[in-house]
Amino acid sequence: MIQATALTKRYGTKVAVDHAEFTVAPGKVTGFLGPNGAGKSTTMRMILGLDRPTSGSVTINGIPYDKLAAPLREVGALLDAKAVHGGRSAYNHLQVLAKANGLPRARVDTVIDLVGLHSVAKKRAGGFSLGMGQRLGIAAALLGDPGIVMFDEPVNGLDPEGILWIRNLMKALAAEGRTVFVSSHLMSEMALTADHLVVIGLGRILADEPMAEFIAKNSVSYVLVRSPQMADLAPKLALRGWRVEMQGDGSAHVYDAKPSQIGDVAGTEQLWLHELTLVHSSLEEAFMRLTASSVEYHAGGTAGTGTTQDAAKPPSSPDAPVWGEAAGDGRAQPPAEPDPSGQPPTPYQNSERGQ
Ligand SMILES: Nc1ncnc2c1ncn2[C@@H]1O[C@H](COP(=O)(O)OP(=O)(O)OP(=O)(O)O)[C@@H](O)[C@H]1O
Repeated sequence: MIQATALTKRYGTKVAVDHAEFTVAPGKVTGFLGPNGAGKSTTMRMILGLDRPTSGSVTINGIPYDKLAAPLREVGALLDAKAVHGGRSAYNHLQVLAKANGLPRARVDTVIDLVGLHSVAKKRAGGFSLGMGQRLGIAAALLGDPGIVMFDEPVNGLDPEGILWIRNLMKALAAEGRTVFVSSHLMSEMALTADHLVVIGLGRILADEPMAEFIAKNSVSYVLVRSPQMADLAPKLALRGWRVEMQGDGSAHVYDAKPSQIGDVAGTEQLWLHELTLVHSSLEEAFMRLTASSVEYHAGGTAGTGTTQDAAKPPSSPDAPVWGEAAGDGRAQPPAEPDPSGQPPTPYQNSERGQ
């Protein structure tokens, strides 16, 4: 188990990690998710004793890393796959590591087989592809048969086969009861791998919860509605208690309603519908919303100042007029979609057929 308590790291005036509190439990894959510069690597370095916290603490099974009697037997990490002596063979590299850490020589063969490097184990590691280098780094991390493994962005630059391999390996390690902590800036990758999520933004922990809870809390769906009579339709939908957000192109996003319910209202009111589409926002969007105010550098601008509560709102333009209770009254009226014929359409007619 890894436990961070008020963990803080400052570089001069820069706060890289800000009072982070989280626990990484055994038997599952915990994803450590955050945009670039969020503080993931700094946190991982502090867990491994490579960086000293400015304040707060982080422990491995209750003990700070530098106090562990046999660190490689407790925690294995892949931080930088290129940190290998390029002139040595993979086999020699692992042997040197095993010897230096008092680990049995037989572990070298075991981990080489485990990561599938058997056929190239005697070749110079300097000539390895990125994927082979990652496998060697993982072999080194597993050399001490540790109960805790940490991977910093392990799938970066890997081909689909390599990504799948690492994903399955992490799941298998967790299934053996190990603590698996893996960082990524890709929500889509984490959604496929992690059971639990710790989300960090600008050094602060924004979420620490099971993946299923994160998905339930953050996946937003709405119905995209297009109608040439939106000015009439929107208030009718809002009257049902559904949140109706007008979009710049005259369409509306309707929350809390099913397409069939919206269709029924339009039918009852004899109003035309041109589109009813159920839209699910992706987890990637949920993650972007959650961290939107904590991205260090935005393309074409600086970081926003919003709160994480803002991030929980459904995706929409901040200026979008909203119909319904939440909007209050006196908001802008939704524009009607222009009718090319200039005539009000007759309900239930199919405009495509020009009737
Ligand atoms: N040695 C250092 N000196 C000064 N600032 C640093 C140092 N290391 C990291 N930082 C800063 O601390 C912040 C967190 O960096 P960190 O590398 O931990 O983020 P990260 O989430 O791992 O990002 P990435 O996904 O880009 O690797 C960034 O603003 C970074 O510029």
